[in-house]
Amino acid sequence: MAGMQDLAVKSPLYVGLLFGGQSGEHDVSITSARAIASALNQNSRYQVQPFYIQRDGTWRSPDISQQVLDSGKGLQDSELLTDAAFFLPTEVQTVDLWFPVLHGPNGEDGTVQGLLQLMHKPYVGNGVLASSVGMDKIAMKAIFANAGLPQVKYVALNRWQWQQDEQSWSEHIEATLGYPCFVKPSNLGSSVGISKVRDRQQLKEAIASATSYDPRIIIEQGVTAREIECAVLGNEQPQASAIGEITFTSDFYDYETKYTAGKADLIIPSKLPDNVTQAVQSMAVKAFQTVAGSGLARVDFFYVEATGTVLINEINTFPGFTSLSMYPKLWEYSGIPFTQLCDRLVELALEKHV
Ligand SMILES: Nc1ncnc2c1ncn2[C@@H]1O[C@H](COP(=O)(O)OP(=O)(O)OP(=O)(O)O)[C@@H](O)[C@H]1O
Ligand SMILES: C[C@@H](N)C(=O)O
Ligand SMILES: [Mg+2]
Ligand SMILES: [Mg+2]
Repeated sequence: MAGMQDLAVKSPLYVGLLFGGQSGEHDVSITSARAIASALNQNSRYQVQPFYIQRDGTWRSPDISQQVLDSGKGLQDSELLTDAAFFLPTEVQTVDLWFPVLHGPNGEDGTVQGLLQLMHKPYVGNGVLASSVGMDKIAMKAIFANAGLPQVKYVALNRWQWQQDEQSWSEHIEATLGYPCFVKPSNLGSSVGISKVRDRQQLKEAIASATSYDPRIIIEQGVTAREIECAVLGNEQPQASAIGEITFTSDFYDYETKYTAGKADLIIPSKLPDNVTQAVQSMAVKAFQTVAGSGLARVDFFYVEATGTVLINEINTFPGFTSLSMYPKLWEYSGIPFTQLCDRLVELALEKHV
């Protein structure tokens, strides 16, 4: 096995690109991975070995995975491997460094990071702790509160608690948060399973929807605010990018608005007072360090213009890399084009692993 010093100069460097995965963000991962594969392929030192993870968790070999990357779509039912036994394709042995391009549970939440850690190979991005804490909104909010990061009011509960006493929980949510409020699965992203609710009936429907994705859910007070995002890059000395604002005409920044061209405008840099920009950047770095981040993250905020308040919404430990995504656009504006960004993430993975 090559040592880490060797990997810094090894050519070709076999980069295992992991994508797809067992979450509601499977399709987003395919789109992110296509963009990253195409950037990595521009560097002659890298030999990209794609591994597509089916929705049931089965890993596919590089030849089939390349077909998924080329088509941009998951496999047809007839092409799926349906053997329930977990196995890794033999080509895994040749990988020098992993690039997990996975969003959501069973990919961005520390599970895959734990597997890669046990393989003793460097991997891009966040480790087990940052990934798991960043993915679970209930754990994330507790740790942010402990760090003094301001957030919206929220109520956390699980499916069993809700089923025991829907009436009392509904009254508690209404008294504590009021309407509108947002109901979210604790572990997910891309707005999958999130609803904005305005009355008791919608609350019940929204909780039924969110608990179908995750038994842990969170209900947040709805704020009227501008939506601001900041990218973070680095290991022990993380840097914040310029900040971006998202505007849209839909009710909130839902899945369709995120991934349909023309439905949202990304304003980079956002036009905010300097003190607000600086507050967002320093909170983004603080959030990253609070979860023990490494490599990258995108931190999402609400700016409540009426009161001049900045609230942290969440951290995403593997943010979207699609052509519509904020993370690569923020770095592009901040002086790091997409291909260099991918190189930098590889360097950071090697640096962390030494
Ligand atoms: N408390 C809130 N008040 C107002 N709007 C909210 C609130 N929570 C969420 N939203 C709306 O829902 C969107 C998605 O929320 P959030 O970022 O928490 O979800 P997510 O699934 O983790 O998304 P992603 O990972 O893709 O950024 C926000 O960008 C915003 O438009
Ligand atoms: C991929 C999606 N969860 C994002 O944060 O961009
Ligand atoms: Mg998120
Ligand atoms: Mg978000």
